[in-house]
Amino acid sequence: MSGTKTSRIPEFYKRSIEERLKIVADFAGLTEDEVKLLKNFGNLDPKIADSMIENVIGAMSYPLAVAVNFLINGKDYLVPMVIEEASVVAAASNAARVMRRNGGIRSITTGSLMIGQIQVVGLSDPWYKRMLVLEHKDEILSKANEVDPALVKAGGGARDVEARVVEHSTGPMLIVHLIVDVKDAMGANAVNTMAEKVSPLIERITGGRVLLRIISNLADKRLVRSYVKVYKEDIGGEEVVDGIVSAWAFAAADPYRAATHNKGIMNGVIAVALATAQDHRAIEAGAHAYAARNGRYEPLSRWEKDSDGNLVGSLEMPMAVGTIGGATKVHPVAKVALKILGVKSANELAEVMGAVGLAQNFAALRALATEGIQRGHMRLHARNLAIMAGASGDLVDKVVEIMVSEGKINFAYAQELVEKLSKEGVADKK
Ligand SMILES: CC(C)(COP(=O)([O-])OP(=O)([O-])OC[C@H]1O[C@@H](n2cnc3c(N)ncnc32)[C@H](O)[C@@H]1OP(=O)([O-])[O-])[C@@H](O)C(=O)NCCC(=O)NCCSC(=O)C[C@@](C)(O)CC(=O)[O-]
Ligand SMILES: NC(=O)C1=CN([C@@H]2O[C@H](COP(=O)(O)OP(=O)(O)OC[C@H]3O[C@@H](n4cnc5c(N)ncnc54)[C@H](OP(=O)(O)O)[C@@H]3O)[C@@H](O)[C@H]2O)C=CC1
Repeated sequence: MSGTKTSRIPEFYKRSIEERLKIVADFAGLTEDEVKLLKNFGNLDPKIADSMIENVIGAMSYPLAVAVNFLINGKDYLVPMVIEEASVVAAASNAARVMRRNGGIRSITTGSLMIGQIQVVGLSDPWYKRMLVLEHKDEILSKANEVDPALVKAGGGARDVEARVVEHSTGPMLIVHLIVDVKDAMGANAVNTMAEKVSPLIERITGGRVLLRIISNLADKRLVRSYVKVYKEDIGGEEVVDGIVSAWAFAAADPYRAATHNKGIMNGVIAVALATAQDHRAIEAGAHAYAARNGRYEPLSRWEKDSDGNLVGSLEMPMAVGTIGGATKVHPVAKVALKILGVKSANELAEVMGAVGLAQNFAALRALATEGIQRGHMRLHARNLAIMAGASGDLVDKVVEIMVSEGKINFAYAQELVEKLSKEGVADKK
């Protein structure tokens, strides 16, 4: 295959990891060292990797950290976080530190209901057929619950049927929602299987044609609500409280700001999702769809000043996570991360993730409303730059110290310092 530049590779998936890697190495001109790097699967058994997704050629490690100081619903947590961005874990830990009073952050969930969508088309009378579907609710639920005895045994299962008529230029659609309690699973596979199972019955009831049968990631029946009081004296006084409330108001008024405000929340949420091998794309999709539920994109959290001048914050968002099923029980590090967290259910995991998102949001807004994000962020980013410039051991701290003290935090200066200090013999010792 060497020298060919076609990406058309029939039955690539049927080859071994070794063979696939050789094809890629030839295609991309990888060096021996680069190939060796990809051969290192780290703490993920190649066989497990090869069973998780298709066309596997290697594995990619990310830093796994723990955020400290979290007290949620009166329980202490060390929170595993996987992320590539400096300062996020420090920010979460710092925020959690000031949120420990009065039992810490409160977090509740609305349960574990997920929505399966069944799209019915070809109807001249969708509103009348909607009535027929609702009339046959019990039959539909019973059919749905035939497919997943383990979920039903675990106390879950199809719970309700909803139906809406959606008008579109291509013609009206009758959208049936199967509401399923998925308990400790994220629920996608379970819900999708049930939606497919009941579709022939829905066609018989309506005389229409079923097209899509799929979970909705706008999991607005599976919300986490996290809220906290932060005392003004713990964060620099009422002026800082006002600054944070004003920063929130900016996001509430402007979708351009709301997008970054919510990105700050997702810094925390997704870092925990990655550490516990959740479907983070589903979580992101649900979060941003929920942020737009009122017709314009809004912040997922709210910050206010209470009657004593303290800061009170609240977050409400979908949190479709699982402690059973998916990769949570397959990826060995995700299993350890769940053990570190010590959560007993998907609902408790959602409570933690909501709390971390709220704390992360607070940390960012407080920095933005006071010294600016760069002081804290760049000080930690300076370490990355020093290491990228080739520093190690004590040289890293020396380079960081000089860059921060001079306020010159950039890669070129890091390189200059590494070269200069190395010549001066600053120890490179570990
Ligand atoms: C970075 C800090 C925490 C420093 O803040 P500081 O006040 O200089 O920290 P400190 O030295 O006083 O330490 C206070 C606590 O912070 C933690 N902490 C302190 N240093 C470390 C460290 N090296 N490693 C781990 N944890 C650290 C640690 O918990 C420590 O407690 P202690 O251990 O002393 O009992 C603060 O400046 C901060 O929170 N900044 C905000 C940074 C941030 O939000 N980063 C997120 C990425 S920016 C982003 O993408 C989101 C954004 C901003 O765009 C969202 C938006 O726009 O809304
Ligand atoms: N977001 C999306 O649109 C889609 C996502 N996916 C992916 O599918 C992944 C996992 O799907 P998911 O359905 O959560 O997982 P799984 O299908 O892997 O596991 C859930 C199954 O575990 C069994 N189970 C046993 N005990 C319990 C319990 N206490 N609570 C819940 N279930 C229990 C159930 O029955 P049984 O053992 O009989 O199966 C249940 O169906 C998602 O993380 C996602 O990555 C897939 C399709 C679409």
